[in-house]
Amino acid sequence: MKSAISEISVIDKAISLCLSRGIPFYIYRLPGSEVIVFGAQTSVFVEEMGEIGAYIEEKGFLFSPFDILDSCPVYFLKGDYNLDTPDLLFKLSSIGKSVDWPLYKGEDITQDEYYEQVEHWIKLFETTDLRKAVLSRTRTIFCDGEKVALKIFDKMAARYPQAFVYMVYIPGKALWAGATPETFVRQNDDYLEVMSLAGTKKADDTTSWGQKDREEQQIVTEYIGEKFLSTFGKKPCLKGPFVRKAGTVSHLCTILRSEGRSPLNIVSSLVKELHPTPAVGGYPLNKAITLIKNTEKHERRYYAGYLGPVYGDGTFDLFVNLRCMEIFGNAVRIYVGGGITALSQPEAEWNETEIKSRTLLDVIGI
Ligand SMILES: C=C(O[C@@H]1C=C(C(=O)O)C=C[C@H]1O)C(=O)O
Repeated sequence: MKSAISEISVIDKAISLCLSRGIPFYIYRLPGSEVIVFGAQTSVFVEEMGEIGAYIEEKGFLFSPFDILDSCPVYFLKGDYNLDTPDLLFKLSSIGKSVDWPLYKGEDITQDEYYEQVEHWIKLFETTDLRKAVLSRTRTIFCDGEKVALKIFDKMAARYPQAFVYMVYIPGKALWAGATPETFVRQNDDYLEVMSLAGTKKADDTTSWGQKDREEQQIVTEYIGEKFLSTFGKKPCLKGPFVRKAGTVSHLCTILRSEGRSPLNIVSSLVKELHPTPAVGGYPLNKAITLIKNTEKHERRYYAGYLGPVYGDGTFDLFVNLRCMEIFGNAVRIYVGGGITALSQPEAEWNETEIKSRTLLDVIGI
């Protein structure tokens, strides 16, 4: 199932076969690891599921949207074939059948429209109890999506060693790839961990962190801390805030931990309670989500949802789907956002989303 980077050509061939033969697959590399994990599902039918409780003791790859809709269900992929499967490439070439690549037709909002949205939000934050909401936009590049899909994983893996790098394919429904810096929830034998990641600067900006970024970070950390307290009945151990570099940008980051292995019912309710955190939603959460839905012209789909491997024994590594893109036959569509508060400036916010989108534009070669 696992492979060293040196086996990359087998992986490239496996990806190519899956894409051309409509075989569902996932491929990922955990932050700080050299190991690439690939799994392909022998059946073209990918399980659609509701709640984390249903799959936390299964083995596979979870792909969950920002908002569960008929067009965006929670998917759970099984790795029936993996890099330990004898004659993997031969086996992949004897299953599946070709599926048409969906084509993309929509358009992105303009810079002026984005400025109007931010200005409208700033006024609301000055006059209501809303403190923060995360505004996102899309950036579409019309190009040969298949070509990008065949190259992007290796490039992201090489360039972003500290990111969770992935690609996931549900034939005819979704082909996504990304390099996210943000852990959602991880559980191993020793601890359960959640990350608060908010506040952004250009990676080479050496000035000190401003009030807006420090406040945003504090809102997210406090919110996650409260969810820990209400779910576990105790406060988490905190590490941070410290600076976490993520390719073209740096973020403020705090790690919240509960030591020891947590019972699965508590873990599933924490996961359910925590999505979406104010890092991708806002605060107060429900009002922020309503504002986002009334403002953004695109569906977020799997952007700002969560994804990652679930190991079948109650341990898992889930990440927030950021610095990600959806790949179509004729285009790639990058999703980027940032937290807006009363202290925001439209131009600075626009620039932040531009720099974040460079994470993927740089590896696509644009
Ligand atoms: C929303 C995104 O990133 C989130 C927003 C951040 C911010 O506003 O400073 C920082 C990290 C992420 O939690 C994104 O990358 O699209």
